Amino acid sequence: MCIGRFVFGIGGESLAVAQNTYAVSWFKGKELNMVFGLQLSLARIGSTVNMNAMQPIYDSIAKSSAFADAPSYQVLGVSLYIAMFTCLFSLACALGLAFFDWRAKRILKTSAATTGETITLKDMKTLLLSGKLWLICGICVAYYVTVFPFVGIGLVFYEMKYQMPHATAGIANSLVYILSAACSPVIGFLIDKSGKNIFWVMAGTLLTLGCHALFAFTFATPFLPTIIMGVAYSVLAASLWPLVSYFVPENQLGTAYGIMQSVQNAGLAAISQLSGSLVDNNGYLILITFYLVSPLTPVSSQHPQ
Ligand SMILES: NCCCC[C@H](NC(=O)[C@@H](N)CC(=O)O)C(=O)O
Repeated sequence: MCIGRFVFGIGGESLAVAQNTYAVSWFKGKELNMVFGLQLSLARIGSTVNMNAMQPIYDSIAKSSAFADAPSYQVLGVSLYIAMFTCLFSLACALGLAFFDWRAKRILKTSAATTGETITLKDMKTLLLSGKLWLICGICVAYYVTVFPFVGIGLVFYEMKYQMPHATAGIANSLVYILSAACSPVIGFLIDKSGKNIFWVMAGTLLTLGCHALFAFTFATPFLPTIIMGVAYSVLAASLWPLVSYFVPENQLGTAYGIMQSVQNAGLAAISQLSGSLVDNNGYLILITFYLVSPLTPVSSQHPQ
């Protein structure tokens, strides 16, 4: 299982790096934030479908006559085979993308998704010494560790703190991603119109901070902070990722996005472990207070554009 998850991680995140680099190469100067918003929206539709569809798929296979006496690991295996079809769909889309890229290259007589230059060791050194890149990585990791692990443990949090029934807690927990799926393209469009990415990154961070404060210190309806968090997360993601393209030359974008995602994932791996242990040993109040402190790091490292 660990090998499978390792391969899955390499595949998924490499795909995300390529996707970001393509988006910048094709759309820089033309509604780039909206394009990132659209990507985000589709990714979050995928997360929401995954969160809500896998259990019913598993249950219906377990109940089917063909698997009536099958052990649970076999039912799980068949469920995962069904999920694999979405990966095949992704592969088909990647082939379609490769075709369009090749066609554009032929028609425009250029190297379509790149400048044609490749990264050199000197570029690599400059990139690694870039304070701006590390600041963006810092913002990214400090922000994302307050959202993804929160959604990861959200179901139990809503059930325990707000005494919600399982189904209602599931809906509440999906809301962050559902809202992000619905509003990210519009938010991306608005960011394009205003052109103030750093302002929006700060706004997204501060709003999320407010949501965690409401979760930690009040018993007011959790739907309000959850909805605000869905919007705030969309604001941050649609403004933060395109920011890299404003100061990293095109031939170094893939490397820059690779570094950003490595830092993000290292933080997420560590904080997911820590979240579990904080909940088990200290309870939800301490965990949410920890989330409350984390986004202060991105806020204090930003200044308006
Ligand atoms: N590709 C759209 C912008 C990235 C959004 C961001 N992505 C990640 O966190 C990546 N580690 C995984 C991915 O790009 O799917 C997100 O908020 O999902």
